[in-house]
Amino acid sequence: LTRSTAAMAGSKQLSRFWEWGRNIVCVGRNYAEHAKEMGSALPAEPLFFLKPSSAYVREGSPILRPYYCRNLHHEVELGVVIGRRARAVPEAEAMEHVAGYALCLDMTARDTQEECKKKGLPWTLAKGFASSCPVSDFVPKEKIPDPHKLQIWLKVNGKLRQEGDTSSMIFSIPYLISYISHVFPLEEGDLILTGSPKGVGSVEANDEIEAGIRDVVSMRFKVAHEF
Ligand SMILES: O=C([O-])CC(=O)C(=O)O
Ligand SMILES: [Mg+2]
Repeated sequence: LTRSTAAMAGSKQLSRFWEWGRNIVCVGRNYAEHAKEMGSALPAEPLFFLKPSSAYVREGSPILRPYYCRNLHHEVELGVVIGRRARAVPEAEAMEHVAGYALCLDMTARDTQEECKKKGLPWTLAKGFASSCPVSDFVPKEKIPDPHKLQIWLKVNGKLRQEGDTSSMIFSIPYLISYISHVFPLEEGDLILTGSPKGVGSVEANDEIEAGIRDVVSMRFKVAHEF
């Protein structure tokens, strides 16, 4: 599939900003209660890691548990889509580089992540596997006047597991964009996952995950095993 046909498959509404094949930058420990449930200290500066662009998955395709994982976790996160290249931008100008938002899942092989933490290894196996980044339709920024006033939620088989308010982020969206853009340029179409609120937990094959930004967008995914 070319990038554009892949993007059209399974997508209802696409903007030119919303294509597969862009960088996925994930922020971790950005909600105090999630850091606490993981037994992690609060970060003094943003913690971030990358997923490969081939980790994207859209509604209609399953989330696959990788073969080495015995404990696949959901993390629901607000995604920020970059609309204009950002290189070393000040916080005050950061929002001018945003095109819009998406609801995202930071699917995590939690057992693998625990092993990586113990051994001091990178999190790529735990966070960057195929289908580890389910994404909703693109939401243009005009539809979200204040991204720090959103409720994000996630249900598994109809049961509420996560509910968080983006006002509880430790580092704000402009701070994150500015911070990351001083490390490497953010480019049009890049996606920043802003971290998970509390309530992360396991999913099994055949579970159905439904998640949304209240009153804005929602999405559904089935979980399957990779053999
Ligand atoms: O694995 C973790 O707990 C770090 C992370 O991605 C998050 O806080 O969203
Ligand atoms: Mg996360």
